[in-house]
Parts: sequence; structure tokens; C-alpha cells
Amino acid sequence: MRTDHRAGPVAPAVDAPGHGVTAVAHPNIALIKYWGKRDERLMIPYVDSLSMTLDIFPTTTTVRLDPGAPADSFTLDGSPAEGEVRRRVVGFLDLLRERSGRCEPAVVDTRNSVPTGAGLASSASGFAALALAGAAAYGLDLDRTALSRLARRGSASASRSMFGGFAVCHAGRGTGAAADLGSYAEPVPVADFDPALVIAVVDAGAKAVSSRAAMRRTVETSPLYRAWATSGKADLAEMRAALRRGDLDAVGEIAERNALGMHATMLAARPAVRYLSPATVSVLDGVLRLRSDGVPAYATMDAGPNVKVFCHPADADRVAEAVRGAAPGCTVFTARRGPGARLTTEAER
Ligand SMILES: Nc1ncnc2c1ncn2[C@@H]1O[C@H](COP(=O)(O)OP(=O)(O)OP(=O)(O)O)[C@@H](O)[C@H]1O
Ligand SMILES: C[C@@](O)(CCOP(=O)(O)OP(=O)(O)O)CC(=O)O
Repeated sequence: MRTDHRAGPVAPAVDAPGHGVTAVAHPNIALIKYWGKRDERLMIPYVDSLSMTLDIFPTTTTVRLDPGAPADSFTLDGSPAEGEVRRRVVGFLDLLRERSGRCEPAVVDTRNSVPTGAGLASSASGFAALALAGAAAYGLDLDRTALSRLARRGSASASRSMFGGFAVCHAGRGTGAAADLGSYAEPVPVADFDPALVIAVVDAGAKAVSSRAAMRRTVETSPLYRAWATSGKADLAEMRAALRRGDLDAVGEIAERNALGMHATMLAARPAVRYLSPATVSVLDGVLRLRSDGVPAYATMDAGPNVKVFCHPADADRVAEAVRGAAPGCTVFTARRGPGARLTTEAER
């Protein structure tokens, strides 16, 4: 059995003068999707979600406080970020300052190894790493649940990357402080289920419409949204049972229908949000062919055209080959379940 919860220390790390605090977090892919917020300011989802944190594509983020700086500085993959990308990070740093009662500006340097904004969960690894490093840099002593809640304020899916393996994010109930308290992720212990996830990157470019804007439009205008959110409750209950049984076919079927349903809600939005491309559909056809050839393989897609295929590890090479055949030119990666966000030391980097 593989270990899921290699979470690392959560106590405040020493901010070595001049060096700051560094955290590493991995993206997670939802088997039961979150789409839509009932409170945009507090980042409270409408629906519960359940995901698998990956063992590839880490984000590494360093936060250093600089009392002499005139403002926060934020670089993403070595370049200063502007506009909405910067605003989201500065807003998150403001939250850390409010919570800690401190006022120093921060220097934030982050590196994604997953393409940013391509529907491959960069906001999940990005804000999980920022929450962990930022909380430590500002001296906040938070347990994992509180860190998960905090990461949610950056990106709701980031709450799940605080944990390794499978995690469920509770949408919570009520409004205001009660809603904030009730919405966090926690691990879903799954003893002996360790699938492979074959990831077909058909387009690594950033999406034209961010997840945030697209889900807002979907909630406000899609007549299908409510039905999908309701059916997601049954999907989640069935998914938990399927995970407990270690039943790949059931896990895959539920994940695939939940994801296709989410995309249906977007297609019915006004105007429609369409992330799926012809290459996506070719990969989906390839997955259907695999199943008719007797290979259990099931697809899920997030807010982008790239496809992730759940399968048995022993079938991963065959699935990767089928995916390459279906969408020539795509780049294929294979992931397994990975660790939760953790602080790192200079020596480890
Ligand atoms: N390392 C990072 N640090 C801070 N912010 C990040 C980082 N990586 C990504 N982001 C933010 O997340 C945004 C992308 O999020 P978005 O949810 O739209 O796409 P995604 O996470 O790649 O895909 P998906 O929504 O399907 O998971 C970026 O535009 C940026 O604002
Ligand atoms: C389709 C999804 O990947 C949407 C993720 O949305 P984000 O968490 O990236 O959106 P914000 O909360 O606005 O940052 C499904 C999922 O991961 O559950």
C-alpha cells in the first residue's frame, strides 16, 4: 500500500533572514467536480467535491517578508505577474496580513511545472503552496484543516491539494463565518486503490475564460446547473462507496458522467462556455475504443481541453499509446496519487 499523507510539517517554519519560507504542492484532479460558488468573496462552493492529488507537476512557492518594500512583489515562472493573476495573490496576502495582524509586504516567487490556466489545476497547486508558505511566513500557526480552509480563499480546488491521495471538500452550510468554517477539505482514506491517471495534454495554452468567470456565468445562466448540482450528491455518495471497494469501473463511470454533466452545464450557459476541443473528443473516442477492447479506462476533463484517463497502472502504457494515436501531437504524462502540500528546507531544493 502506498502512503498518502506525506504531508510534512505544518508548524510555522523558520523564516531564515533573507530566504523566506518555501512550500511545494501538487495539483489535484476532481473525480466529483466543484463548479460554481455560492459566496464569491469567501470562495464557498455550491457543491461538495472529491479529488485525487497527483504525484507530478509540483508548484514551488517561496514567500519572504520585506518590511522595507513599497508593495508586494509576485513573480510567476520568473516573470512579474500583472492584472488579475497578481490581484488574486495580493488579495490573498491581504488576508494573511489581516489574520496575522502584521503589515509587511511580501516577495512571492512561484514556479509551476504544470501549464498555467490550462485546465490542469494550476490554481490548486498554486494556492495550496501559497497558503502553506504564506501562513508560515506571517507566523500563523494553523493545523491542516485551517490551512485547507485558508487555501480555499485563494482557489476552492486548492483546499484539496493540502492533502495527499483522495480528499473531499465540503461545501458547508449557512452564510458568513459559519459557511467559512464549514467549507474545507479532508482526506478520504482509501486503503488499496491506487489507479494511474494518464493525462493527455492536447493544448497547454492558457484558457480564454478563467474557471472563475466561467463558473459564475454557468451558475447565473445555465438551466442545467441546478440539476447537475443535485445529481452530484448521489454521484459523491456512490463514489465514496466505489473507492471503499476499490472498484475502478465504478469510480471511472461515476467520474466520467459527473465531468460530462459539468461540461453540459457550461454548454447550456448563455453565452455557452466550451472548453472541449476536437482533440478532446478524439481522445474521448479513443477511451471508448479502449473500453470496447476490454481495457477499463475512464475520462475526466476540467476547465480546459485536456483529458485525464483513469486506468489500472498495468494498463497505463496501453492507454497512453491509445491516447497518442487518437490525438497525434498531444503530450502524455502518467500520474499516480501523490502527497499533500509540505514545507521544504533549503537543503531539499
Ligand atoms: N503558482 C501560482 N501561484 C499563484 N496563482 C496561480 C499559480 N498558478 C496559477 N495561478 C492562478 O490560477 C489561475 C488559473 O486558474 P484556473 O482555475 O482558471 O485554471 P487551472 O487551475 O489551470 O484549471 P482548472 O480550473 O480546471 O483547475 C491563473 O491565471 C492564476 O491566476
Ligand atoms: C473544473 C474544476 O477544475 C474547477 C476548479 O475551479 P478552481 O478551483 O480553479 O476555481 P476558483 O475557485 O475560482 O479558483 C473542477 C474541480 O477541480 O473540482
